[in-house]
Amino acid sequence: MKVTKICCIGAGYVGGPTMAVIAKKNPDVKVTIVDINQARIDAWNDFDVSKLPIYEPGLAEIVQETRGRNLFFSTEIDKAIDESEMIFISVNTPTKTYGKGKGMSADLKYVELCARNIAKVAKTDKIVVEKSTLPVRTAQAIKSILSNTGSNVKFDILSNPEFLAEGTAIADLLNPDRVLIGGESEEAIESLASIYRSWVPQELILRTNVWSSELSKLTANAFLAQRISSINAISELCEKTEANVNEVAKAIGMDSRIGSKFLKSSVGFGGSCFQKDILNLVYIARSYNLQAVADYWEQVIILNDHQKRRFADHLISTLYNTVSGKKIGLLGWAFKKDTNDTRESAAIYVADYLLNEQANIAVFDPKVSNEKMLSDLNYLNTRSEEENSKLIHAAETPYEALKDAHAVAIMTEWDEFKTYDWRKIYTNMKRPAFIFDGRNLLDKSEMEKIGFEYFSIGQ
Ligand SMILES: NC(=O)c1ccc[n+]([C@@H]2O[C@H](COP(=O)([O-])OP(=O)(O)OC[C@H]3O[C@@H](n4cnc5c(N)ncnc54)[C@H](O)[C@@H]3O)[C@@H](O)[C@H]2O)c1
Ligand SMILES: O=c1ccn([C@@H]2O[C@H](COP(=O)(O)OP(=O)(O)O[C@H]3O[C@H](CO)[C@@H](O)[C@H](O)[C@H]3O)[C@@H](O)[C@H]2O)c(=O)[nH]1
Repeated sequence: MKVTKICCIGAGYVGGPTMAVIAKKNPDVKVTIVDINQARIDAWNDFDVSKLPIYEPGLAEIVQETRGRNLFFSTEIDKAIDESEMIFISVNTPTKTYGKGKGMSADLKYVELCARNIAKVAKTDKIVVEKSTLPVRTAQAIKSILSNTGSNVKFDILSNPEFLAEGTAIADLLNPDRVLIGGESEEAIESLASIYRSWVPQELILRTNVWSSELSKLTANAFLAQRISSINAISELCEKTEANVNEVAKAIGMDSRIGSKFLKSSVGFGGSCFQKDILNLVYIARSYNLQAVADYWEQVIILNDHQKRRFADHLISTLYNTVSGKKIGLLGWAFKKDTNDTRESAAIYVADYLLNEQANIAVFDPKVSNEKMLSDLNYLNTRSEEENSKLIHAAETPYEALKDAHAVAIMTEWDEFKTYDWRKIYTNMKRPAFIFDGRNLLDKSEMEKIGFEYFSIGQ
């Protein structure tokens, strides 16, 4: 079937960029992104594209080109479902915060609501595409909801997980390593494949069964996160043995069987996906009574929590075992550079540990607001909102954040941090002036020449 109208439910980090690229590459297909969040849709429709709700390099240009031509943002969900032949579900699937599976399994209530909405509205046959990351066998639940409507509408369900990384979303979408489509109906699979074929070479479009596709997404994230936890485990050993983690990573990465990517030691991985998806994998393994499998993958998370904790502990012990009343400057709050997303960012947890020790924290991040930082901390529920807002604030400039600070902690690898006037920063800090570089971003010898006491990860 030739698809002419697509609807995507969920105008978030995945739905927005993914559909913008589909619209750009398929000018003859009408793409409508819908969401229940009116403010988010208004921001996507803002005339000034610098105000889009998501910051991704290259995104604003594509939205500018396609919006109003064949890309539309709306809260009229039923209308968009009704008129489309293909519906992507791209809503959030966070870790459950209540009931059975609390803290482990994915909360599928938003996905179920979408399925019920589609079932209610659809009058013509639809291809329903799972774009959200879902536990293996979720398609069965969606199918059950859709096939019990009593109508004669035929629904084909496909799994088409998204592998983009934030900060490089547009580049990843334009040049994907592969596109994965899992499904039963060959016709439905080919309808979706033809959308991607507008720019993705045929040999990179992989067809599998639905369950392999669903499980491949969780597995890909588990493998990627495992590499970071593996190199972070080695970083601690490096610090005890005078080995250098950058040198070790380079040496092993040159082995073509290992490969050089994703071996950057850090204060710990963050982001909305890795932890959530591994916890989900662990939960699924436990639900099948596969204890050894579950314990194996859980260790990736345990090590990541350890890495964040030991970074904060090292800072506190170096500052003579107390940070109480001391100003600590944090550079970066986003979970990685080139994004305004802060979900599960290591900075949130490190700040929380330091606040427990009564530090005063000033943060500078080029893309994150004071309100966002406070809401991230308040969400942890460690102390009252009043206390948080007294103890931490976002500074307008890095120089303000670091003035009179006892220490700098680098939490995000923003390129601009390297270009700052570190001599000026040093002059305005308390002595001794410490740098704790959670991203191994700065040049150790240069910083030491200026006068800093410089610590990085795994060196
Ligand atoms: N963020 C990433 O980099 C990334 C990458 C690959 C896959 N994923 C997966 O994609 C999915 C979406 O992630 P995201 O980061 O875009 O989430 P997000 O929170 O940025 O966006 C989800 C959107 O869905 C909307 N929504 C929720 N329920 C709805 C409903 N019933 N009807 C209409 N709209 C509804 C929300 O208002 C929100 O705007 C998740 O399953 C995630 O695991 C995310
Ligand atoms: O060598 C590395 C690589 C990454 N990170 C950190 O790991 C986290 C995640 O980074 P990244 O994977 O680049 O960003 P995400 O946007 O979270 O993307 C991941 O999660 C997405 C959501 O499922 C997937 O689609 C992507 O393929 C997968 O890379 C960030 O805190 C990074 O700073 C490191 O510490 N060291």
